[in-house]
Amino acid sequence: MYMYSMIVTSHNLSKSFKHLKFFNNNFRRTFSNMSQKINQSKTYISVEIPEAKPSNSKGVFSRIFRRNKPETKKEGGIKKSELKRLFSLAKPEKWKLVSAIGFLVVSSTVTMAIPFSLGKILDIIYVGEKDIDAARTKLNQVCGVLLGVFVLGAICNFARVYLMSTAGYRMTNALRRQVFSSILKQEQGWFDVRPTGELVNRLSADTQIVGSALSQNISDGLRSLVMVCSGTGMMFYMSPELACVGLAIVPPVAVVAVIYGRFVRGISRKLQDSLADTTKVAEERISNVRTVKSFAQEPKEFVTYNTSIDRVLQLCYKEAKARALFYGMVGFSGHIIIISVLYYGGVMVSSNTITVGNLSSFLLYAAYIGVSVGGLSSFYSDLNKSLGAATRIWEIIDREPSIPIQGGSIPMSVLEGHIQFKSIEFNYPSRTDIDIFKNLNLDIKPGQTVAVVGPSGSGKSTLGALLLRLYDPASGGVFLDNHNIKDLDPAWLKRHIGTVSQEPILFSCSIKENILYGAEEPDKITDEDLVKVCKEANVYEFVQQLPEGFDTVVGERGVMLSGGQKQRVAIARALIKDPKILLLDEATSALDSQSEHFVQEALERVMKGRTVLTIAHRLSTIQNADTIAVLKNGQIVEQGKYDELVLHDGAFKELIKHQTFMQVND
Ligand SMILES: Nc1ncnc2c1ncn2[C@@H]1O[C@H](COP(=O)(O)OP(=O)(O)OP(=O)(O)O)[C@@H](O)[C@H]1O
Repeated sequence: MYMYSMIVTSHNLSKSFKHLKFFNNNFRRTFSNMSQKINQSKTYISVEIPEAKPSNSKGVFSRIFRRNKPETKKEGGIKKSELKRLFSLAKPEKWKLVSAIGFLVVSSTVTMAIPFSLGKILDIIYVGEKDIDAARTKLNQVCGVLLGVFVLGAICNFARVYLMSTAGYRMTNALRRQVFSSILKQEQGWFDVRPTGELVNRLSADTQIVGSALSQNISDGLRSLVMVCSGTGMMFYMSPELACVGLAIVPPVAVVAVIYGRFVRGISRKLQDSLADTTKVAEERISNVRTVKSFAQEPKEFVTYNTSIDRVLQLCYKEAKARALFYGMVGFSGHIIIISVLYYGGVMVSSNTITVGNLSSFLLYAAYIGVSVGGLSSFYSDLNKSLGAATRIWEIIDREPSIPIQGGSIPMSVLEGHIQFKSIEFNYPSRTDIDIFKNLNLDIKPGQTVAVVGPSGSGKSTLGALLLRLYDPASGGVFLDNHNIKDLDPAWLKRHIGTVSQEPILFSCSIKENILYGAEEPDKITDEDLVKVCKEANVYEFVQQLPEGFDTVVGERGVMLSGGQKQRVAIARALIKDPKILLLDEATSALDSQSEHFVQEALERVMKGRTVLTIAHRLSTIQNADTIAVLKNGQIVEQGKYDELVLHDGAFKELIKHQTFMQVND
């Protein structure tokens, strides 16, 4: 028995899967089951490998697992490298931040001048009882200077807050851009195991926390730091003896602040995870509200959401308890400072070792320090909170997709459209225990229409997903004009494949914008091109009847159009790029017979001169196809023309006989 361990994240897990091809199915299944549980968060796991394993597995495992060695850092502590990385996010805004810090130093200095000036004024008033005129002149001078200093302080405060806030917003924006582009870069398999709500939460809430930590919180923290340092300096300058008495409580408070900061970081991560779950629940229900309503499940969904936000609330209670305890303690410590200064200072005034004015200044400094220590600890806890959020963001930003969105070569100037699936073995990254294809081979000649049929769940749509390179096969390859599509630029590949699926998703914009979404260079599409494509796709006629024509907004996911209309807009969207290859994934199966007629008519027109892979349910499509390929048990088991296949006692005939297949086809 061999034992390996690592911190598992969904990222290194998917890498690890790649190395697991040669393990037996039982082991892969165990590993996959674990993955279901751990894909949401970092988890430490140990894996036991039976001795009856392929001889080279130990080496591979050592490689995977060594690469993912558990970090030795204590949970909750701040790592220098993390802090460095967090602050590096502020680099693009460094000049704004440096200026803001300059203004902060001036405005804090002004604030810290108040107690000292107040002491001086008090001493002038006190002396003024003996020499009123001299005292009044002095008083006027001091107050005049102070007024000027306060105006300067106000201006600096304005500049500090403005610069820090705008820098914070810009950093949040930049971070959101980075996270969004990293999300979009990921391959389809990554999205399969990540709820949209969780990603939206990272994009909106986590980036916001990090952005404000780097601006507002740092600004407040620095201000508190400047005030604590200068206040302490002034206290020691005025009376070192009294300063020692007043500040005796600060070290234990600092220790508690560190413990509290660690706690906050831990709880903040849990809180953000729970919030992400809540967003996921809400997002899924709201985006599928039609289904919720059709099944009258509003009360149940309300309960589901309530349960989810109650979990968040429980964590908030925990955090609130710790926060209340901490702030209560900080407030109490501040008061202890004041009372000890007042008591000991009072004794010193009575023995004439300090003036009344100096004691007053001292008391104010003590009060400022008390408040600023509170500010510093809240800065520390916010910093911990933002590190929790930043870690979640970095998980996304650092992830290299296994399938790039662009790059690779474009070897042919003219694309023939010859598609070959060669010895394909495939299973979905999220369900590695189920083999979808086992040594699948299919050859689609240029200009041919090939219909793929097979029982539900046999992998017909998966074949289309492999052609679009949404997933890579575990072994074997998809070839286009004899080039493995892995070597081709994915963006170029997708430009040459027009896709129409069973439930086309349109965006919430106008019909014209939806159609142009498929174009490589939308600006170069003329109105004539648009009309031509729309006529071919049977879109033109119904668009003419809409009051706003092509500018009609279709609503979210195209909800304002009928199924057949959406389908035809999707055909126009696929056609606008004039693709050499068409991928029709059960494009007419969800339509009634009249809509089907319009869509089918459009499809037949646009299939001419193109290589077509159609995932078929309708007999009409199958009958016209050049070849029908029957998919069964992960392989193409039969291939031929409709008339040949029906005569032969094989899988196709069996399919036709099969009740469900007949229902779908009729
Ligand atoms: N993203 C995914 N992650 C994991 N498993 C998946 C995913 N998509 C499909 N599957 C599984 O892969 C198998 C093949 O699915 P596919 O959609 O290709 O079948 P199909 O033949 O097109 O089915 P149907 O005719 O019902 O549309 C099914 O068992 C399905 O559950």
